[in-house]
Amino acid sequence: MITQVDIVGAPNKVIASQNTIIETTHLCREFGQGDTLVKALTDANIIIERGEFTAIIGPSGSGKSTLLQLIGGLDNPSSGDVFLDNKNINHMTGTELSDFRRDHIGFIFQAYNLIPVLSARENIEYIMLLQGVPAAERNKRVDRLMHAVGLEGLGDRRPAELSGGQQQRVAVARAMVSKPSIILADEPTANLDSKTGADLLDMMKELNEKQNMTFVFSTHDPKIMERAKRIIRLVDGCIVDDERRS
Ligand SMILES: Nc1ncnc2c1ncn2[C@@H]1O[C@H](COP(=O)(O)OP(=O)(O)OP(=O)(O)O)[C@@H](O)[C@H]1O
Repeated sequence: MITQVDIVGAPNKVIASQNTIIETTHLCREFGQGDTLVKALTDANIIIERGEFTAIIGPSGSGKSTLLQLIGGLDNPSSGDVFLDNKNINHMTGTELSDFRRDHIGFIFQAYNLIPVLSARENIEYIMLLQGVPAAERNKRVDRLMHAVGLEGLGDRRPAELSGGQQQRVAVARAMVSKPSIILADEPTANLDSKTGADLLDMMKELNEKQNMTFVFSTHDPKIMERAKRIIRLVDGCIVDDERRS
């Protein structure tokens, strides 16, 4: 049961459920003004429990990416709050937020944001260097993930020498390598052939089930929708449906 103390604008939640990992309260994002005003997200109130496997669906332009960007602290809301692990991320300093993101969130976004001068292997390894993970453990985790996403033999290539789908796989491996508690993924299978997409989803589901990692996807992909335990549907920036499946 969720015991929620709703203090909008408070630095931290007094206590939501121990199991709540993501909470948004009255979250709104507008772009532009006057005649060009776009209400990308309106009054989104969402509670996501640790270990959920959630798909955010809706037509193009309905606000899915906007919601993920706000949850990940990559964009600022026009109003409302985002709490991760009961901490209000909108009240963190820039350094606190970037440390928090590094240690708790893995991002898989459409623009892969790979570092162009680093090889695929180094891109995947990079965050663990920042976290001070020892070399032997880094190598073990990179090898395992490169195998899992089908990138064996391509570790020395830079992003420009990889196809879009291969870059996507590097981005997926990079997001998962530091075992973050939350993975935010914007259309993670969009550029993958159906077998690679299905394999990746199986790997994510395994991490979700074995390590209780929380996944939030935006997607049009029926394969993700089939596997999701919860589906939140957006239309014109508003949540119109929130369905949990057993
Ligand atoms: N930086 C921006 N400036 C102005 N408008 C924006 C900006 N980012 C998003 N929007 C608008 O906000 C609305 C929601 O966009 P968003 O990208 O969140 O939709 P989406 O559901 O993720 O779409 P898609 O499925 O096509 O990726 C759209 O009308 C979009 O044009």
